[in-house]
Amino acid sequence: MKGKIAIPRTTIERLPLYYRCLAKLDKMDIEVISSKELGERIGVPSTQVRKDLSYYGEFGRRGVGYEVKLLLKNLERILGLNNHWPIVLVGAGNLGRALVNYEGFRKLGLEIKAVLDTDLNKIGNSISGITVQSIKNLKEVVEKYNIKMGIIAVPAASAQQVADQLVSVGIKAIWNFAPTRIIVPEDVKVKNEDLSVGIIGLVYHLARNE
Ligand SMILES: NC(=O)c1ccc[n+]([C@@H]2O[C@H](COP(=O)([O-])OP(=O)(O)OC[C@H]3O[C@@H](n4cnc5c(N)ncnc54)[C@H](O)[C@@H]3O)[C@@H](O)[C@H]2O)c1
Repeated sequence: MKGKIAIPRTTIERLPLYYRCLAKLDKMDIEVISSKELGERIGVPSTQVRKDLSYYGEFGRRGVGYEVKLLLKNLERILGLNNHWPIVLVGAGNLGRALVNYEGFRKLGLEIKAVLDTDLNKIGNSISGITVQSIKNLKEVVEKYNIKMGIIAVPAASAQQVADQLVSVGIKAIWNFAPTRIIVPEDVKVKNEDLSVGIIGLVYHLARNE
């Protein structure tokens, strides 16, 4: 990666799209892809593909394109997917259970190591082999598994409190599913997953076309 060049946020946001697309091509035994074709698959012009990838190195060959396996490996490294990332999930409700049951995370090196809740009726229950523990064990599990990432799957009213607890034990990345903004220190990255915002965008589209 080039030293001090600021990489645009939009480029960083496209990296997972390139990654997913290349993983698919690799599965189909496609060995080489041009920037034009890659761009078409993720919906950007070939010039943008070349620009995006050039921030991280010289991966393509002029007139040939990109070697799928090689670029995939590099993107895996750039995205940190070649590492193992243990995760703590807070909130063993409907969404929490669905996330624990989702197999796709493992393929990305992500593993939910602990599920925590405050509800005594849920503590001790098992979800896909993981025993729900009390939120009181947060510090202990984070230290035990060296966890840096947390998922918030609690109601909005509890989200800030849970975020504060996660931050206090050294969590640096939070995936927040509660439909509310949470405030964290600058060195903590938050990704808000607000499904209702997504669907409102679709409804707006329908309403405008009526
Ligand atoms: N269910 C969905 O499909 C869905 C989709 C998108 C977003 N969400 C959001 O995700 C969150 C969870 O939704 P859900 O449907 O799983 O709710 P839920 O009520 O089924 O589960 C929430 C869980 O959080 C626990 N909890 C509450 N306060 C806590 C605290 N301070 N510490 C630890 N645990 C605590 C509760 O005991 C409960 O087990 C909500 O904010 C919801 O708006 C849900």
